[in-house]
Amino acid sequence: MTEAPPRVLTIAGSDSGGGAGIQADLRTFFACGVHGCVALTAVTVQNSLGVTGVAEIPAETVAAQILSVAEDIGLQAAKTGMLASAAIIEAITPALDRVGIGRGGRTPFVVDPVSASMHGDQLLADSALDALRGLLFPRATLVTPNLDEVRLITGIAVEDRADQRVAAKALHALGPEWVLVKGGHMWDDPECLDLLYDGSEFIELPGPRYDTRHTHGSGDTLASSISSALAKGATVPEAVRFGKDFIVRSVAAAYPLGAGDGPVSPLWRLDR
Ligand SMILES: Nc1ncnc2c1ncn2[C@@H]1O[C@H](COP(=O)(O)OP(=O)(O)OP(=O)(O)O)[C@@H](O)[C@H]1O
Ligand SMILES: Cc1ncc(COP(=O)(O)O)c(N)n1
Repeated sequence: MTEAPPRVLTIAGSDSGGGAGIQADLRTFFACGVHGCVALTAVTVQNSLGVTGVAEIPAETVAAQILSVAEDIGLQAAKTGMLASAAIIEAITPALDRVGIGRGGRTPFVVDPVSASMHGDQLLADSALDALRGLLFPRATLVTPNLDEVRLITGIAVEDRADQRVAAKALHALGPEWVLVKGGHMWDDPECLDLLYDGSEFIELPGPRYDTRHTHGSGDTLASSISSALAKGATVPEAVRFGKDFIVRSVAAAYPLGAGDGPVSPLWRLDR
């Protein structure tokens, strides 16, 4: 009999178009050789043009999914994506603590504070920001905001690499062990520079900026590949370097889909 691979949980929403959300997470887990489990938070009605509807899963059902898989299957890492509401964040927090996910527990916890789709459709209620900051950030091994999320969470508008460092310090003060300020939305920068910070040292992760509109799901794919590496025992800097290489190759393999923005492709890894 073969031994089970490491297990990674995504706590996130479904994208009916298959480009982002749990669909991107599961493709990435598959490509990275880990077994993916899901605590579904919401069903979005979504295609390459945007989101036209959202149905939330009851908060207690989200928490129950976490307990169910953690207590039976066992988890080596967990990540969040779309969390939709304060009620869901408040319900999952005691479940995370009970099964040892996050700081103080055994299981590394990556918080991707998804607030909107790439088209600007809201995926997290404004009223959930306090719960995100106060309940999830202090439990996170790593938080991975994009620049819009940085502005929502800290009020800092990042325009250049100096601002990116100021924002990393402000985010770290909210309690996560590590912060990754993603640079994909620093549109004037010829590179996509992501910045990792642990409260003492800045680690720059430079990467190319491909001239493409097909980047749907890039944030989810990055956080899922980092989580997969953490589940296999990598340190945070090792996992983030792995994730950066993984996302660059996934953007390079992105394809058009529908009339709008196509998805990045984590499955580049299986073409070898
Ligand atoms: N055009 C691009 N070429 C190469 N890498 C990119 C590009 N756009 C984004 N990236 C990388 O993809 C990752 C996600 O970046 P971004 O800052 O866009 O986050 P995001 O907004 O959460 O992603 P998305 O909303 O598209 O899912 C980062 O590592 C970033 O550097
Ligand atoms: C269910 C779900 N989760 C996450 C995203 C963010 O992805 P993107 O910013 O690429 O639209 C999304 N659009 N939908």
